[in-house]
Amino acid sequence: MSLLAVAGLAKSFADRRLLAIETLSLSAGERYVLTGENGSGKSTLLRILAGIDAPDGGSGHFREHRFDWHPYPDWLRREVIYVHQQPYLFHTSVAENIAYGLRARGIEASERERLVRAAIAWARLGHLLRTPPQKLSGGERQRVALARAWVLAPKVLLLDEPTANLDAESRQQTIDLVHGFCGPESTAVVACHDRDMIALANRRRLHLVDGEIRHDSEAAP
Ligand SMILES: Nc1ncnc2c1ncn2[C@@H]1O[C@H](COP(=O)(O)OP(=O)(O)OP(=O)(O)O)[C@@H](O)[C@H]1O
Repeated sequence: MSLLAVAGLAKSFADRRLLAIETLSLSAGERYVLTGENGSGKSTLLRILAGIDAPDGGSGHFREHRFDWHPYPDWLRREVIYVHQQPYLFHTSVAENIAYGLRARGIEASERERLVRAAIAWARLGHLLRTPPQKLSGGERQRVALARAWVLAPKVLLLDEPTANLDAESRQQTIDLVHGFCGPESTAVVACHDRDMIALANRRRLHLVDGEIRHDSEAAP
């Protein structure tokens, strides 16, 4: 079943056409890797799908609900979450960072605490609760960002190169978390150059070339 689908998605910067995607459909229960050379537009595409940037043209459907980007609907922001390659963490605490989105959604305190505890356990962050967020390593920051997204149970998770610049152990921890993120009702797209991530079982390949998406078998090795 198509969860998020876009059609006629175009984006140019100055006179350079970056994206010209006829159709792209992300299905519930499927996971995707988004590949493409440096500068091919992977981040731009994810940011557009999450409503952080607007395309020059295009329309979308989330399930049967049509939307466009003028403005990107608030209800869709609850369903689609983008995690930056170098996530910004507030200078509060690990738990407060994870709770941030729940607080913004008006989740009451006891439920918030329950969900934050679950997210901390899921991302194995228990030993870092007293560490100031600005002192965390790159891999730990990425795990806090993943926990912050996981706790909101998005239907569409968009991850921008989550393993870039991580050492081998942090990379593996991140890959394991990403692997376990999605259920049958949701989907995830991971932009990456990481061969291990690309090779993960049950992941469909989307490859950006000349602004267009090539699927699985059409994608370069
Ligand atoms: N706001 C902007 N203004 C002008 N050019 C931009 C803007 N944002 C992105 N670009 C350009 O669009 C191109 C695609 O950038 P993008 O970050 O989406 O690529 P990418 O595939 O994610 O690259 P990488 O693999 O290196 O992270 C780049 O050439 C970039 O310089």
